[in-house]
Amino acid sequence: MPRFERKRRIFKNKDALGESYQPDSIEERDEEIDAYMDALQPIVDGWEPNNIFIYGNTGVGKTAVTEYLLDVLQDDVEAYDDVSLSVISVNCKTLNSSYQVAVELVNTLRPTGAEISSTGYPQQTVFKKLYEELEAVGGTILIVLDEVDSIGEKDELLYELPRARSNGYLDEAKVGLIGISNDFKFREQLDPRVKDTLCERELQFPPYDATELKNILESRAEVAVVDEGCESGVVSLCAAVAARDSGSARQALDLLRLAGELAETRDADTITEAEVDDARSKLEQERVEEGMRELTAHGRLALLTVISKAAKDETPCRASDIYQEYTRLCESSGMDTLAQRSVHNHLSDLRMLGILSAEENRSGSRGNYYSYELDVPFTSAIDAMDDVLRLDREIETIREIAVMNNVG
Ligand SMILES: Nc1ncnc2c1ncn2[C@@H]1O[C@H](COP(=O)(O)OP(=O)(O)OP(=O)(O)O)[C@@H](O)[C@H]1O
Repeated sequence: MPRFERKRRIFKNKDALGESYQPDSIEERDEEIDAYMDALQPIVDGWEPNNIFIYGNTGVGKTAVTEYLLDVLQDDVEAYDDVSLSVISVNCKTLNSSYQVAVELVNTLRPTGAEISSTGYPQQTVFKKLYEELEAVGGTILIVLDEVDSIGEKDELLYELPRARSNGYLDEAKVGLIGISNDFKFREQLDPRVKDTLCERELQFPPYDATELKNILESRAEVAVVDEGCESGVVSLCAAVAARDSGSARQALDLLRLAGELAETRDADTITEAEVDDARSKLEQERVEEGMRELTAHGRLALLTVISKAAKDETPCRASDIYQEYTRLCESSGMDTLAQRSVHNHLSDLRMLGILSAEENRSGSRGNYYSYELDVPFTSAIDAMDDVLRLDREIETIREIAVMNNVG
């Protein structure tokens, strides 16, 4: 019978590369930390807290810096008897309105068994219950709303909560909101009155460059990977790949973790650049597959068409040429064709998903047009197609053409 055996040749603490790990130190964010501390200073001084809005792309440390600083703040205010600070954090990802966020806050504050149901009350009743709970806690209360953009247009809570004290709903409690978002449009679309209050202090977190990511990864690898567990160049490569693509520390950490797992499966003692390359292809393929799950059958066919063009070394290519190829593929797979305009819309969607890139060409009298090409490696794209399309013969032909043209 097969038996389990502990390996641990590569990792000494793999969890340190995971999402739930809270690092002891934050690298490369000194300026943002200074500005954040400045925005939090009134709490230490015993005044009403500012409302703070943090925004920036995914994986740039918004949550990590917030958690880190709020821990430090909670420790430091203990020195002042007249400050009692409570922090309530809620991730709004699955909460799509002020009502749902308010219910979640009430239930976070109430003891188990005393929660309220998530439907059936008028909104103002839930807000009232929230004020009661906040009053019962008293003192300074910071409410962190991560992924606050999920609240959508029903954002009354973001308007009402910061005004609850001046409107006489709160007396004992001084509430400050910290909203975190990676959706730049959300901030622009906010009602001006909400924007004025929620964005009282705004902090933008820019993407990391390769040097910054290298430092973040190095200090994390010290905790996560055994000594000599990474060949030289591995950390720099993970950092460079993530910097070029997204500037996200999460992407860099995911890459290192997956590379380590691949090395472990191969019974190796060190992670090499080869594992990083393989991990990168695998993550890219996952991204394409994830994007493709959202697509309709015709969306997938539109993508297969661009893949077919890429195999012939004919990308970037114009939407009109893609359409011709698309009709050919539809015929051979027995599907009805969509109008050119609809296929164009599918190409735009694929671009939004980061699977295609487009370049605008200016052609004088004939107007401007876009040329499309794959924005992910050819192999990742066609491998993902294998899993979701039942066009085995076509896909096989495209693979053969790609080999002939040295594409891939
Ligand atoms: N400056 C940093 N120093 C150390 N670790 C960091 C730093 N920035 C990010 N990380 C790590 O990178 C990962 C992603 O960071 P975080 O969750 O804070 O990103 P985010 O900006 O909140 O992203 P999202 O918008 O997707 O929630 C976490 O594991 C975090 O610990």
